Amino acid sequence: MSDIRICEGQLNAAGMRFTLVAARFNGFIVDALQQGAIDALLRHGADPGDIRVVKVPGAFEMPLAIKAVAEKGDSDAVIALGAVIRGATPHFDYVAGECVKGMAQTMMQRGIPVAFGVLTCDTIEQAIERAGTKAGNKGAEAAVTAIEMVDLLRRLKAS
Ligand SMILES: Nc1c(NC[C@H](O)[C@H](O)[C@H](O)CO)[nH]c(=O)[nH]c1=O
Ligand SMILES: CC(=O)[C@@H](O)COP(=O)(O)O
Repeated sequence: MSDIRICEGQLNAAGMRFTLVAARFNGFIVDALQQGAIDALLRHGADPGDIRVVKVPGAFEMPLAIKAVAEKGDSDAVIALGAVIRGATPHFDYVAGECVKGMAQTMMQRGIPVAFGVLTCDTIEQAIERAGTKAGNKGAEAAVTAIEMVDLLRRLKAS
């Protein structure tokens, strides 16, 4: 047992640079996710000067902005914040599908952690529950994930 080495990320965000890419669509939900994410980063030791917020129109536009941030190379992680809420047509599937596909591609191609704080809900009530009420705040969860992944990648690189 003592030979087993465990490598896992710690949750100290000091010295890490973050970009939040946040959608304006369903802004009343996304603003709450953004507040949760920033609060989590600060409470884990991030410097406010190391946090940037990039606003985009909707979830469909997030992958392009995230790719641009990754290419710029001045962030250790991206935290994607949005809310896609199902309507009456298949539109939801196209917007949510392209959103997650695009950001996953950038994460894998550029090797930068992209935390998925994008709600994909059937109803507005489900979104409210996940934006700082009874089901927590998915923006805060995404921020903590980003911290852990930045630290993990650093440790893997150093090992
Ligand atoms: N319906 C939702 C959208 N739709 C807008 C698209 O994301 C996009 O901005 C538009 O089609 C122009 O290209 N966006 C969300 O973030 N959430 C939705 O529920
Ligand atoms: C997720 C969406 O794009 C949604 O707002 C679209 O609603 P609808 O399908 O009623 O046009």
